[in-house]
Amino acid sequence: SLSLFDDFQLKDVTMRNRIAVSPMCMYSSEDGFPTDWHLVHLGSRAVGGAGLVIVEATAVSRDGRISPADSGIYTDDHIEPFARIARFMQQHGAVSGIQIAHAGRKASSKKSWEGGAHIDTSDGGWETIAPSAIAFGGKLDKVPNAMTLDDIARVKQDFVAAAERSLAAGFQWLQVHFAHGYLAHEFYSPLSNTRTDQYGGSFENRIRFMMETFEAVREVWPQRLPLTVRLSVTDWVKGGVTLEESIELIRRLKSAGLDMIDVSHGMIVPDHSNVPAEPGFMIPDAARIRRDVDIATTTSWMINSPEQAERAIQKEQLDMVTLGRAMLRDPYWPCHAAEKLGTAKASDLLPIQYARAV
Ligand SMILES: NC(=O)C1=CN(Cc2ccccc2)CCC1
Repeated sequence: SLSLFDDFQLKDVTMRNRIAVSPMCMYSSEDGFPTDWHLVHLGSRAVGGAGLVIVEATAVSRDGRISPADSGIYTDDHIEPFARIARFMQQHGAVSGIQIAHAGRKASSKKSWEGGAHIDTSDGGWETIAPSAIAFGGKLDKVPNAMTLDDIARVKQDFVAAAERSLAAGFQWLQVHFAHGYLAHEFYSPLSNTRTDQYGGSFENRIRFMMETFEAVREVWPQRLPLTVRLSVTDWVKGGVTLEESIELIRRLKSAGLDMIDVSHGMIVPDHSNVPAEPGFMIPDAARIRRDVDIATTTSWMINSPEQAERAIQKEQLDMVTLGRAMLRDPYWPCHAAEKLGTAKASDLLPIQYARAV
């Protein structure tokens, strides 16, 4: 049976194991530019043995950033700083990935450790856009401007340009952010989208922005490289998106050329007290999607132990595990997992400079 430390090939890209570092916001950029922090943060997780390292949610436009400190790839000047990071990760055996994103009505907010509230336009914040003029709520109470058809066309083009820049920077793996209550999810969910034009109302209309954006990105992203999507498959709320709807959406994305789905959830409303919070709680839904749609599948959320990860791969619930906080705590998680499971050698994962260490 499959194992965590088996190779994983998707299109022309082969990962040395089935362990990915989740895209995690660092809120450490100035005008979108990655810094030494990003080189060390991401580089060390490539050195630590991950099969794939995905750069955090990187904004497709200045106003699409969650916070003023978000990374961005909205100008050609961003390409080389990211290229340096992609090169380093690949030189140390990891596949280099990047997630491109637009924050929608959650944009113009403070860093998470500064409370995450909206920033007033008088305080360096900016006007936000979304499918409808409905605020997220809580401390993100800014009412966004409902997008015109011109706005929609511009943002789709911003995603295409961001994909082209990601390719130019040398990334091998692209993830489009359709989850976590950001712009694309705001079109998908009836809780945030009350439009009466062709982008709102019916399921077809609510997925239109995602389908058009995905198809446009697929056009410019080479067929030989993996193109993936992170999707909130359920809103956990009555009247929100459901797993059944999401399975149909993923089927259509697969027909449009989706190579892998990264199954996430929620964040379209401020309250998540009803969300189950036990280890690996998204794995069963991910396994159902993998089977029903027959598509390469990964998920994250409270996957912490090597045994738990190994079991999800062996039972063919997932093709790859995506680790977030576990990787923040331990960049060498893959090496430590190899030692604990005994199914791979840390010395095969570590760079030659560290070979004498194990
Ligand atoms: N860009 C994203 O998708 C983000 C997801 N977050 C939710 C989250 C917070 C903590 C733990 C897991 C997920 C945090 C803010 C940025």
